[in-house]
Amino acid sequence: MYLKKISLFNYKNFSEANFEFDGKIICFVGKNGIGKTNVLDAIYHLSYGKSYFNPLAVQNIKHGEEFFVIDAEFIKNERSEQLVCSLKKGQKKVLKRNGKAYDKFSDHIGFIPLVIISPADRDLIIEGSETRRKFIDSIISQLDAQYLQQLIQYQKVMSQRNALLKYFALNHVFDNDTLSIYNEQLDDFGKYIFEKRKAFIAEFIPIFNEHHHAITGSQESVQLVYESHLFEKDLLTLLQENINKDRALHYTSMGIHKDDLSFEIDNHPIKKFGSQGQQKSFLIALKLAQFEFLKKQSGVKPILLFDDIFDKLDETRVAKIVEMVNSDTFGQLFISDTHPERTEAIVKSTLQSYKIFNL
Ligand SMILES: Nc1ncnc2c1ncn2[C@@H]1O[C@H](COP(=O)(O)OP(=O)(O)OP(=O)(O)O)[C@@H](O)[C@H]1O
Repeated sequence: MYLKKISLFNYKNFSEANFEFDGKIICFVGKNGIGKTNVLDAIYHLSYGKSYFNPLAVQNIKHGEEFFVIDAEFIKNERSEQLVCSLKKGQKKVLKRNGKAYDKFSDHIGFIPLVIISPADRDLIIEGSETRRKFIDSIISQLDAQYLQQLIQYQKVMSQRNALLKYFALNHVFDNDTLSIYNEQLDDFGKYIFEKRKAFIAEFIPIFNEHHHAITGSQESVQLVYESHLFEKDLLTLLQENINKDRALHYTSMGIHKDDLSFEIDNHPIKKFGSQGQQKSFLIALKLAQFEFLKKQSGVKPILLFDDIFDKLDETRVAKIVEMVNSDTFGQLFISDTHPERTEAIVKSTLQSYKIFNL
């Protein structure tokens, strides 16, 4: 699978830009702020139906304009697939595949497997647990449409339960029977999600360890630990046991919406105890493991986006990446970098076909 061409209209800093790709490695080079990352983000947009960097869709429309359009042609299983993502101010975003709009964006997830490695990944370490849950969920959802549906249902029921708790508090009433209906539904969806996350982490950890060791070549011991209330008790029991707390908070305090993935180095949080270099290596290993996992499960080599990663890597690690490109591990690879000479030297050393766009 590969991206053959892409056109951007009013997408971030681009009024109009057209790119046609050949070769295995495509590089965007140029000065800071020229739009290299924005092109990668447009590609990301077509895979995930949203920006990697701007959660507010409207912020992706070029300042002063009314709409954006991203129009691209992918080749998948030797078939041409046209994907168009567009947004007009005040309207809903539209994603079309071969002229037909998706009713639900979630139906598209997984159609274009893609992994991005970017300096923004640092959020995975420094931000709250929601960022790490999203990381897990986005990987599982790429392979398992039912998982995403269950997750959406869980969130919907939880919002309803929270609204009910608020209603009870405001009106000084309580109805355990109605609450129990929500508890049972949350228990059903929650159990499914917990089992899927548990199975995923068990499979993901050895892949992550292998990549971490390969990149760092060191004896550093790193751990990924899945944390969930559901390891202690089933969700129905937890919801019943915590009812007084939830009534006071007007909020569901127990469940898989509180799960976390803790990142550790020598059994201590990497956020506090990892050096900058150790944190970077950890994140790159995590993303390469995501790539490997998706490839293994889907049988397709995901598109890989390297946003500005060479600045963060020493020579040994760059050499390791080059080795991976040469070993045919990767499919199509997009690179953004500020140093044209460095980029050219790296891609030349891979002995793969490449194209460099000077923005
Ligand atoms: N909605 C928008 N409208 C217009 N310009 C935007 C919009 N969103 C972002 N930009 C501009 O896009 C530019 C950033 O582009 P991008 O992050 O792609 O740069 P880059 O080439 O990757 O830079 P660097 O080398 O610094 O990472 C900034 O100048 C920013 O102001």
